[in-house]
Amino acid sequence: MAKDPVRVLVTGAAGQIGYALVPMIARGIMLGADQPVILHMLDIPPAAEALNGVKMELIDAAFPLLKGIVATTDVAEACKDVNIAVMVGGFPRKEGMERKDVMSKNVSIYKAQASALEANAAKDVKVLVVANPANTNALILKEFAPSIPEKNISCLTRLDHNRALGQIAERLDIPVSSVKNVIIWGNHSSSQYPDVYHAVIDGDKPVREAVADDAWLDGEFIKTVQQRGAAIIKARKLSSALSAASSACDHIRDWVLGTPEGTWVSMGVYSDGSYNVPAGLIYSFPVTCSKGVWSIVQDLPINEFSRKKLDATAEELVEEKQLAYTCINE
Ligand SMILES: NC(=O)C1=CN([C@@H]2O[C@H](COP(=O)(O)OP(=O)(O)OC[C@H]3O[C@@H](n4cnc5c(N)ncnc54)[C@H](O)[C@@H]3O)[C@@H](O)[C@H]2O)C=CC1
Ligand SMILES: O=C([O-])CC(=O)C(=O)O
Repeated sequence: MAKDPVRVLVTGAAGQIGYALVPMIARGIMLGADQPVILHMLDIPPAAEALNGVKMELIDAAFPLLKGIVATTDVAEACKDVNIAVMVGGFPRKEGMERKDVMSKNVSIYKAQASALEANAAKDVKVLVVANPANTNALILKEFAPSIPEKNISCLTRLDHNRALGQIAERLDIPVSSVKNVIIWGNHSSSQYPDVYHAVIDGDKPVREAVADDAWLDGEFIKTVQQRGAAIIKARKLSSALSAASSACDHIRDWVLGTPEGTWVSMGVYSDGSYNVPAGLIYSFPVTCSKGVWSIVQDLPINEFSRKKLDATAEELVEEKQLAYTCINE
């Protein structure tokens, strides 16, 4: 029997990530090739015409799984009964900016949209925040939508996770599918810690052994992943879009349909104090997912090198949280 359609909201749908993401969702890349979807697309009034153009193209592409389109500039209408919300709407950073430089513009959007989701979305809506500063926007959304369970609010660090897999695969000249269990700890910012101490290739060979170059792994590799967003902006004069859209699909797909046996992924989720990360932050952890629920992978040994890096990125998130509240109260 055909499945009932799932309603998926994409905010900022007329923007560049939106333009890459909505066809992926309509093709079944996010939720599976047998899962019909109804796309809800939100943008702001100045982008209404462009949003309508995206809607026209979705119609023209005749996606068999796409059972309906809501394209609107009304946030309440956009959020109505949605089961999944991918929050991309906001202002991207430009060359020379840090992600927190877009804080003042974006946190106020996330406060307002929290209320709209709380009032209109399905009670078990799963939320993924993509817009930067992603962790702090997600935290603000959580705080201003208290009836949405905290387990249902997350932010995107899967792009960083995929970037780390990609760098290891390039270095070893192996397919990216042979590498797994890297970890992105902390903030989706240049303070994030891409950790390969537990990563393996071909099922069980430690990445550290395969790479056999600790100086590279502890230096250039970490820096490359931390700075990859800036490198893309420098090259394209625009921030990452196709890789962000694809990683957002990976994030939701694994969350809803489950992670493969023996594999974890990185998600920005509400800290419960695991690994001595302060509770009350949205922090990227290694997680496994089953039946629509994520769980933080527990008891991985953390050495002194890693501990310092986990703490430094947590400190930045504490500062961002304070800054976000200053912006909101101004
Ligand atoms: N977490 C991650 O890994 C990544 C996050 N990003 C972030 O994603 C966000 C979107 O990036 P792009 O699509 O490249 O930007 P973009 O500027 O091309 O598109 C953003 C869209 O959001 C819309 N928008 C602005 N305010 C809105 C509001 N209040 N409600 C609904 N829509 C609104 C804009 O009109 C625009 O169409 C940026 O904040 C960017 O920094 C980008 C890449 C990766
Ligand atoms: O760097 C940016 O501003 C966009 C982004 O978050 C990324 O590509 O990781």
